[in-house]
Amino acid sequence: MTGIILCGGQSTRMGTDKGLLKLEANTWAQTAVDKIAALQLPVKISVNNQQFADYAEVFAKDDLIADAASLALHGPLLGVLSAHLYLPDQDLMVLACDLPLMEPALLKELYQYHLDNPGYDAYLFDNDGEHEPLCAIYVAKGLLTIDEMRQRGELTRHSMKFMLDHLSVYSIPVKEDQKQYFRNFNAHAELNGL
Ligand SMILES: Nc1nc2c(ncn2[C@@H]2O[C@H](COP(=O)(O)OP(=O)(O)OP(=O)(O)O)[C@@H](O)[C@H]2O)c(=O)[nH]1
Repeated sequence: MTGIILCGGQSTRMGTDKGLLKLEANTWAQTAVDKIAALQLPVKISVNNQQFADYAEVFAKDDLIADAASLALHGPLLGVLSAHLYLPDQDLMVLACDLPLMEPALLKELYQYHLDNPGYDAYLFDNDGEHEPLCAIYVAKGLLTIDEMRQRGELTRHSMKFMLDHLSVYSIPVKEDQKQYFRNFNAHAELNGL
């Protein structure tokens, strides 16, 4: 398994690259890398082509995966499928950079659920009936299924939710006191008190 930190997209609402924002001494991207690396997994950072040079100043180029424009997709799904094309045999533990409060213990729990319950295409937290697609494990065979759909022109919506509708999902309920870890930050006004 390889960790994939999603840092691509436009950060339109934040107005500045979210992965390069700092939480204490580290960028959000680095903070996310460290949390997955603590599970002894290799980690790559998913960026778009415009970001590549900036990220290459901070991370090793070999650790970056650029979005594959040829996929003609957009959003997180583009990052995830680009990572799958780059690492086709790997199961992916995906973590969005804009979940800076994600708790390492929860990632460990996610990893363990996957080890203990093999056979599903994806392992996701269920937060009050909604899956959390950007802190999840996607198994290589499920990603292959989705990429084959893409090749057949069947990805009629470019959303993670659409992808999940076509995968077998193992759901892990989020406990009340764990909800805080899934807080997603998209705009500067939300950063107060972080
Ligand atoms: N690699 C990659 N990651 C993406 C892409 N779009 C979004 N992401 C990542 O997916 C997560 C959720 O992104 P969003 O908040 O929905 O979109 P965004 O582009 O970051 O921000 P907005 O422009 O404000 O919507 C973040 O971690 C983004 O870095 C993309 O096209 N490619």
